[in-house]
Amino acid sequence: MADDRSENTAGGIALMPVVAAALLDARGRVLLQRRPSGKQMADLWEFPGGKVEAGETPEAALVRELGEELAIRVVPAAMTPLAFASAALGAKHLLLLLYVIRDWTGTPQPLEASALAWVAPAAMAELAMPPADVPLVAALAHFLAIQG
Ligand SMILES: Nc1nc2c([nH]c(=O)n2[C@@H]2O[C@H](COP(=O)(O)OP(=O)(O)OP(=O)(O)O)[C@@H](O)[C@H]2O)c(=O)[nH]1
Repeated sequence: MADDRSENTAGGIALMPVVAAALLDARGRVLLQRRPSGKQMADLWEFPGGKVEAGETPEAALVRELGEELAIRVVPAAMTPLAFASAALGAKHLLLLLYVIRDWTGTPQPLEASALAWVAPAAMAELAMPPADVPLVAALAHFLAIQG
């Protein structure tokens, strides 16, 4: 008998784990980056991050991605898991893990993005973002609202 659990058995859907960061500044703004033209989901705004590679923990992947994309240094102890999204993405299935980060070393540089922007939570919903990000933006706005 087939049920939802059968989708994750051998030969089923390939999960693609992706880690992403909501970097927060002292004013509660969030750093978003714009995906470059020519990449999948070109020109959409997204949380910095990327795919977890084989043999990596999610936290190690996020340390690596934030170094590669923004030239900042973060440590796993500064990462607070906030929410995840689970969505079909082409032939794969995206598992997008969002962490909140308030402490890092260095000034973010757009090494891979076409632009960076510090965005107030209320303005995030106005930006074009990948569909999987929509519930994460809602969760983040809620988190920031209850933080005061
Ligand atoms: N970083 C990031 N990726 C996201 C977000 N939302 C979302 O759907 N994704 C998807 O997750 C995947 C991450 O891939 P990526 O291209 O950014 O990662 P990467 O740097 O490791 O990939 P590459 O080395 O193949 O270029 C993409 O399919 C991307 O569209 C988001 O907010 N941040």
